Amino acid sequence: MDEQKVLSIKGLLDDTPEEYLSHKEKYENSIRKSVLFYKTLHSTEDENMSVDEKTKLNFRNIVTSAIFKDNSPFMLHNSMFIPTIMGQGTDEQREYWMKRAKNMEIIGTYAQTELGHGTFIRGLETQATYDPDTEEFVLHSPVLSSYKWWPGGLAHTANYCIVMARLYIKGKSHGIHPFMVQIRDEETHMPLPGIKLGEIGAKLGFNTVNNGFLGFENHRISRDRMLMKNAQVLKDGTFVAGSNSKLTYGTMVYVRVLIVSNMANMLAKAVTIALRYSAIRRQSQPKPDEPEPQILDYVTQQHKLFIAIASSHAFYMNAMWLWEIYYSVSLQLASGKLDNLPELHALACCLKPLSTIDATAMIEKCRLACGGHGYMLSANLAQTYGLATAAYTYEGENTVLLLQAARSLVKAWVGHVKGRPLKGTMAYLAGDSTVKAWDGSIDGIIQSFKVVAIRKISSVVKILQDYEKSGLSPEDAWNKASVFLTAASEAHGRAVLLSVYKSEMDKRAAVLSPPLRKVLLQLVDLYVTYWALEKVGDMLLYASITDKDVDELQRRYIELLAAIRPNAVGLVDAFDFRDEILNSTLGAYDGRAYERLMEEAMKSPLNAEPVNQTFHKYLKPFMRGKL
Ligand SMILES: CCCCCCCCCCCCCCCCCCCCCCC/C=C/C(=O)SCCNC(=O)CCNC(=O)[C@H](O)C(C)(C)COP(=O)(O)OP(=O)(O)OC[C@H]1O[C@@H](n2cnc3c(N)ncnc32)[C@H](O)[C@@H]1OP(=O)(O)O
Ligand SMILES: Cc1cc2nc3c(=O)[nH]c(=O)nc-3n(C[C@H](O)[C@H](O)[C@H](O)COP(=O)(O)OP(=O)(O)OC[C@H]3O[C@@H](n4cnc5c(N)ncnc54)[C@H](O)[C@@H]3O)c2cc1C
Repeated sequence: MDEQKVLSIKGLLDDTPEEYLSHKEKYENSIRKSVLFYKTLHSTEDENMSVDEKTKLNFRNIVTSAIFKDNSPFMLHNSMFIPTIMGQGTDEQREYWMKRAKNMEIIGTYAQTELGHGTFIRGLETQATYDPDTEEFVLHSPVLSSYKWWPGGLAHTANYCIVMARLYIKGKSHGIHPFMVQIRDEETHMPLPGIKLGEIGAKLGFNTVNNGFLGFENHRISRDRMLMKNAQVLKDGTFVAGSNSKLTYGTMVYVRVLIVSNMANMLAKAVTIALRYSAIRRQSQPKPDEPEPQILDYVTQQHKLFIAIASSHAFYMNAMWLWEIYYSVSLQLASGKLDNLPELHALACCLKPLSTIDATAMIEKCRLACGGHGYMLSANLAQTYGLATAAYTYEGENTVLLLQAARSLVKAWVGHVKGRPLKGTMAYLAGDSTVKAWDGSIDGIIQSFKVVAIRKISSVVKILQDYEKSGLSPEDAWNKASVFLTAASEAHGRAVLLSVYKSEMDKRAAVLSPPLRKVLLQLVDLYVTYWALEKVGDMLLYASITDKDVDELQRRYIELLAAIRPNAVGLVDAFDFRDEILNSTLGAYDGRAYERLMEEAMKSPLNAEPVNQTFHKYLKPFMRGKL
């Protein structure tokens, strides 16, 4: 991606900081920038692209989308509307709609969530009733809770959307299916008859994504608007079910994988800002006869920040590994082979939650590590947090996804106990779960995390079985044990994150120069040691760690912080974010944070005049006792 070319577009970068625009102006400015930006960077994801090219494109989209502090109203067009056409459309539908979507002749979004339902897809209430007489579907929102609510770009930007609606034929429900629906006139952009559209209001973040609501009043669409790759409705109303009803959930799996890469990127941005600021900020005087040190030399500051560098690397390595699995399973699905879909779903249900939980917490820690200036919107840390924390919720709320992963883990464990072979990323569950003595090597610690996962999964299965033996229904037993089901999923996800990071780095180590290999493997060591200390309770319980071992781990951790310190600034510079993309007074490459803070302060509309008009209107009479 030629960032220089993109960033040189006149008007792309904001003269007036977005913070001082109205809600409406922020949206209008973001549309202006998105159009400018798309014209230059009009790129398409071609089916023949290699995995690497596709992943780069995703990264390119992510990086380029970073230029919008609060993201673009086009975001859903690229990240869900197009992927749904690709994944759910017949060849003919793909041919027609992909051309229009890629050329931006139409702008789309993905409308699944409703006011009353987000998590529970099978509870969605928007109706698509087939009328065989006219060969049309009648879309209807029967109650307020059935209004689509949240889709990005839906309010004023998109003129088409994928609507996930409950299909009815002759009064019988056939589940949730995707429908291509035009919602606005292509010339006037007015909402079409029987369609109510609007914006859902100001949010913690994403305030330029134009999240909207959509209600239908018996709105008719032709039969060919149902995306029919996975299930069909024939002209006479015959329903032809797909091989697996969950294939309609395919776009969500794609985005969950995309989110893992996006968390790598978001965290890299935040730690670049915080670490560069920590290199120029001097504060306090621990040694009376020496100048104030860089705050980066405080070990507590290193503890706050270095794990964020390592975590961004870990998420990136896991994301690249997961993309390979995603594309491989997608090819298998295309030939009707479904066996590896459950594992992909379970992996995405672990790595999306863990990457968003960790990234959200670490981005906030980056903000806090910058003291007062981290609290400035011009630092762009609060907005980065707002974007990251949204991913905790969207594309599958984290608790719900961890419980989905637990379903797969419980099934795998019960099968294993009955003698069924385990495969893929769950094969380790068949391993030895007793740790005779603590092994503090990187591989030894990773093995301990696998033992923790085995022990947590096996113990929560025992709890489930005991509840059911006591007479509880499976559903009640599941709910009762759900806190420890999510803990078991987290333990599995942690073991995957650690082992994939290590193995992917080992694969790459051979081609790295010795100095670079040394630094990157120090990050792996830091990541593994950090999490062993974070999860020391689990290590004590399941991995035979002793207090002496913990003492050694703590000393190793401190030494690793010291070893990484000389390369810390180089490591964030290597993320290679241009100042315009960091968009931060604290993180600019030249380190002129104070000057930039002042420059941005002077852009405040309040600084246009020395005395604000409220002095004479309110303050002066008030202070003179005249109010
Ligand atoms: C080129 C440059 C252009 C520049 C243009 C200008 C600007 C730049 C803009 C560019 C941006 C590009 C990208 C930016 C990157 C940002 C990162 C991405 C951001 C994307 C934003 C997204 C915004 C948000 C969107 C949404 O939130 S969409 C809605 C999401 N909703 C959900 O996820 C709902 C969650 N709920 C569920 O998934 C389901 O309800 C459930 C799984 C929880 C339960 O389902 P269900 O009830 O049906 O199932 P059961 O529990 O009964 O049974 C479960 C069994 O089913 C299997 N299962 C479940 N799900 C799946 C699945 N998905 N796949 C396979 N199998 C599945 C389970 O395994 C169970 O099986 P079992 O019975 O055998 O155990
Ligand atoms: C910034 C943002 C952008 C979004 N963009 C889109 C979009 O473009 N298109 C779209 O369709 N949607 C979008 N969404 C909606 C998003 O997909 C939903 O918010 C998400 O799926 C969560 O569903 P919910 O809001 O109904 O939360 P709920 O499911 O109501 O969650 C509330 C609480 O209930 C708990 N809970 C729910 N079910 C269970 C269960 N079975 N077991 C245990 N606990 C449970 C959850 O863990 C959570 O703590 C967006 C949301 C956000 C925040």
